[in-house]
Amino acid sequence: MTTTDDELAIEATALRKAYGDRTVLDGIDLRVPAGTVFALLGPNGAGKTTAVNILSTLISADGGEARIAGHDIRTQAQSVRAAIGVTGQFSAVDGLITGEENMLLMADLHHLPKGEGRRVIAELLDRFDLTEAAGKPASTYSGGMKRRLDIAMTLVGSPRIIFLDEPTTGLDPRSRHTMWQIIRELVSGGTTVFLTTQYLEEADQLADRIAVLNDGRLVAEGSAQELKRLVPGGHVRLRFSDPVTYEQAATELRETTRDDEALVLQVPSGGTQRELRAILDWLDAAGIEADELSVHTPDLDDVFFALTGTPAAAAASTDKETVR
Ligand SMILES: Nc1ncnc2c1ncn2[C@@H]1O[C@H](COP(=O)(O)OP(=O)(O)OP(=O)(O)O)[C@@H](O)[C@H]1O
Repeated sequence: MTTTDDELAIEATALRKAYGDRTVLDGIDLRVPAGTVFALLGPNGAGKTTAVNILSTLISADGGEARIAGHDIRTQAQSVRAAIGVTGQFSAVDGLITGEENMLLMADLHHLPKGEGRRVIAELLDRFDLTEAAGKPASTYSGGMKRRLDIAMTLVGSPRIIFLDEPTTGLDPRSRHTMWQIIRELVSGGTTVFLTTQYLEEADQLADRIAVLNDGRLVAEGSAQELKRLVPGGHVRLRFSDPVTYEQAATELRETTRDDEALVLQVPSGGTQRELRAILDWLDAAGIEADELSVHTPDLDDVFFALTGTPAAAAASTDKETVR
């Protein structure tokens, strides 16, 4: 095994899964370096949960291979389970008992000695701002508190790799931001995070790499920046206040879109450093100074639409918590 392979937390090749006639995963390859955040982005029913369930050994694949923390999901499922934590759409939180009792159950499950269990639990409750609520039944918690408790429970076992299946679906914007902060802290502590989401902004905010899943296939993979470059529409916008300079720039610059009223020129550009420099060099050489220069890259919504044919807003608004 090469050094690079050692650093992969998750590695999957040609994963396949079908339910009857319906192919849910149609040959998925994934490589997630340790200590990074990977987002599997896709609309409802794309197969995200199925991928998480296979990688976390909850269900078996029909074909393909995967290694988690170097362990084979088929032949070394126990070792895989020992290395991972999973927070799914259906929370492990028991509403009838208190937050602290839920945590104690996890400590027992992981065979933590009593003293150590109590110490770890107190620390996690504090970290997730749940100390005050710890003695109350979990059923009285808000949605955000339940998610935080769910993640805290997952962390009792100190997993190196965490699967978060739609961690912020149904949360209000404030709780969503808290969850993002929690995820960032996990990663800065060295944990690898594999998350699924329908929210482009979430993937954009958190993920080092994003894979777009549609109809069981990965239709694109890369950093948010790389994905944004896949769709046309990026441009550099130059605004002038002097009509003469504007006219000079418009005549000399090729392929620009003009807005004669606003004295604005749009130059098509992927927004890379090289392309930007070329435009700046050209402006300098021609002795032209724009009053305002801004770079516009298409956002992930554009990418999502271009790749899946599903408007992101439509995909995200089918909030499963309200559907079910
Ligand atoms: N046990 C099952 N039996 C039959 N079909 C299933 C089963 N589990 C999932 N499916 C189907 O597989 C497809 C993918 O489901 P999956 O839950 O993986 O998608 P998802 O991307 O997580 O979507 P969502 O955001 O709605 O959860 C769906 O069409 C679903 O109905």
